[in-house]
Amino acid sequence: MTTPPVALTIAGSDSGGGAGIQADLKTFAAQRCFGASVITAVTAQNTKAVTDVHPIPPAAVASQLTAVLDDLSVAAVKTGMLGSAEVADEVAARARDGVLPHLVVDPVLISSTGYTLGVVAAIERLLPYAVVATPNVAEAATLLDRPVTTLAEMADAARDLAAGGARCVVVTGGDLRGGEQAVDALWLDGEVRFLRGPRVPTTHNHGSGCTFAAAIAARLAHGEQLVDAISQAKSYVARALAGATGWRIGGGIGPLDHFEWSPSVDSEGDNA
Ligand SMILES: Nc1ncnc2c1ncn2[C@@H]1O[C@H](COP(=O)(O)OP(=O)(O)O)[C@@H](O)[C@H]1O
Ligand SMILES: Cc1ncc(COP(=O)(O)O)c(N)n1
Repeated sequence: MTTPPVALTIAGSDSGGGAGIQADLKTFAAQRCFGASVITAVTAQNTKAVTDVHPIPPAAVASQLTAVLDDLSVAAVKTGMLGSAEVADEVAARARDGVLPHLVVDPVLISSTGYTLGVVAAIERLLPYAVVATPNVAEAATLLDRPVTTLAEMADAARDLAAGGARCVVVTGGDLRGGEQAVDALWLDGEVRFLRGPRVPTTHNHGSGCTFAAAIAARLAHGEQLVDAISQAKSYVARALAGATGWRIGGGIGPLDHFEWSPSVDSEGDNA
């Protein structure tokens, strides 16, 4: 077998296994990448709540980065929860040195269970180096300090966030409930396009944003073109959401079926 490409995630640990580092490594494996990880924070978390957050000291993030980058040939990188501006500075320094190829920045600010996990100042340090940034509507609204609730506002937000330096910005609309479709606004090369897919009827979306960004990075690691990588990542998330609709993992917002173990879903939303 040929050697798989290496994808690196720089993110927080989710003890519940649904989001963060755990979602990223599962996604990388599902997309046939070898996953490496630099941990920025340890969260005590499950499907219902985040009960504790322990940031990793910036020097320890730096030494993890050095260990990975000195040895492994990293083809793409995804960042998630960064924890602090100081940690973001460590990551931005490597990006400035040109050793973080195909950098996908998921601007994690608030968990799906409603807890603050990140700060705007950290994300602003990384956006200039991102090939693509993937804020959800709430994150886009916080970054721009204005409401983002309609497709037109998502398109404007993607454009304005791209002015912060990312080559491409995808504002994801998974949290805009209602409607038959899940719609994302993608800004690239001076124009916006909307990515549309059938909305999976589920409330179990813990880790969908992490999974989306990690899947984009994995596909870029394989050499896929940017818009194809984003579209394919969106389809993958929809399948992973659909696969887990009948799962009962935890009593809160459940995780995704990263390995597509549940191949078909009947009209009731339960796995066949
Ligand atoms: N119910 C759903 N059905 C289909 N796709 C979805 C659904 N929810 C989210 N997505 C897609 O998953 C990706 C991640 O988006 P989102 O859930 O908005 O991220 P986050 O977890 O950061 O809030 C986007 O491509 C979005 O369109
Ligand atoms: C460590 C960590 N990183 C990211 C998220 C965001 O994921 P979600 O928005 O699906 O809760 C999370 N809950 N925990």
